Amino acid sequence: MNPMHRDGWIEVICGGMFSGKSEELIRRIRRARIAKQEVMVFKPRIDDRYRQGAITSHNGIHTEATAIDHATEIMDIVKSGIDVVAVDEVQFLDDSVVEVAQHLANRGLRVICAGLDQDFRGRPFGPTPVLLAVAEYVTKLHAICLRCGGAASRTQRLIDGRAAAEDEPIIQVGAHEQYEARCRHCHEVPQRETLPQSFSPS
Ligand SMILES: Nc1ncnc2c1ncn2[C@@H]1O[C@H](COP(=O)(O)OP(=O)(O)O)[C@@H](O)[C@H]1O
Ligand SMILES: Cc1cn([C@H]2C[C@H](O)[C@@H](COP(=O)(O)O)O2)c(=O)[nH]c1=O
Ligand SMILES: [Zn+2]
Repeated sequence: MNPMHRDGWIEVICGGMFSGKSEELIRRIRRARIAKQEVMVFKPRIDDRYRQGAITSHNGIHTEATAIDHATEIMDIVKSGIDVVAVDEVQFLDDSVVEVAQHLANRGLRVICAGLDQDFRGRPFGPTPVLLAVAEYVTKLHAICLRCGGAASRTQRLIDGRAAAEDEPIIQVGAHEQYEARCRHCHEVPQRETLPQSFSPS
């Protein structure tokens, strides 16, 4: 190894829902373990779609993970001897995940974060955009737009099959029953007043 080369960096895997972020994260975890590296995997407890103790992709592949409420818990749990820290659904964590990732990378660990870069409105989501700025390596994945078959960079939220209004809460855990992959051109975010009257919640 080049004596000038030092370990420790941040990788971010981002994109819309169904773009393959969890699959890619699980692939990198598996390869790190094949290389006999010690890997710890975390996910926010709020994501209760599948098993609490695992990250699971939309096509069912999974790996064990520790559920956390706050990013600082990672610092308490990661002891010496760990080579790689992986975090899925990073958009749900508090902003301190940026400092945690920076600290671990400065200590020589490989930190891999996967998460949504945009919310259902197409706006930057949680700490992901800042992680993208400080990361050494960024992978942006695309799903298939369910309207036109193009490259989907966004996530459409649907309520009773119709586009959700922009003032809906940002956090809403769910999968294909509430969300679908869309490209920029097919993605819709109606203002509340442009929705039919019957669709506004009473
Ligand atoms: N519109 C879509 N485009 C691409 N893959 C999709 C789509 N809908 C469902 N999938 C499935 O989702 C899988 C990716 O799931 P996952 O890794 O959990 O994505 P993400 O973590 O980005 O939401 C794909 O391999 C495919 O089987
Ligand atoms: C767009 C959007 C998504 N969510 C939620 C829905 C899912 O529980 C996760 C994303 O999971 P995935 O592994 O990327 O498929 O985030 C949300 O709360 N708010 C949103 O705007
Ligand atoms: Zn489209």
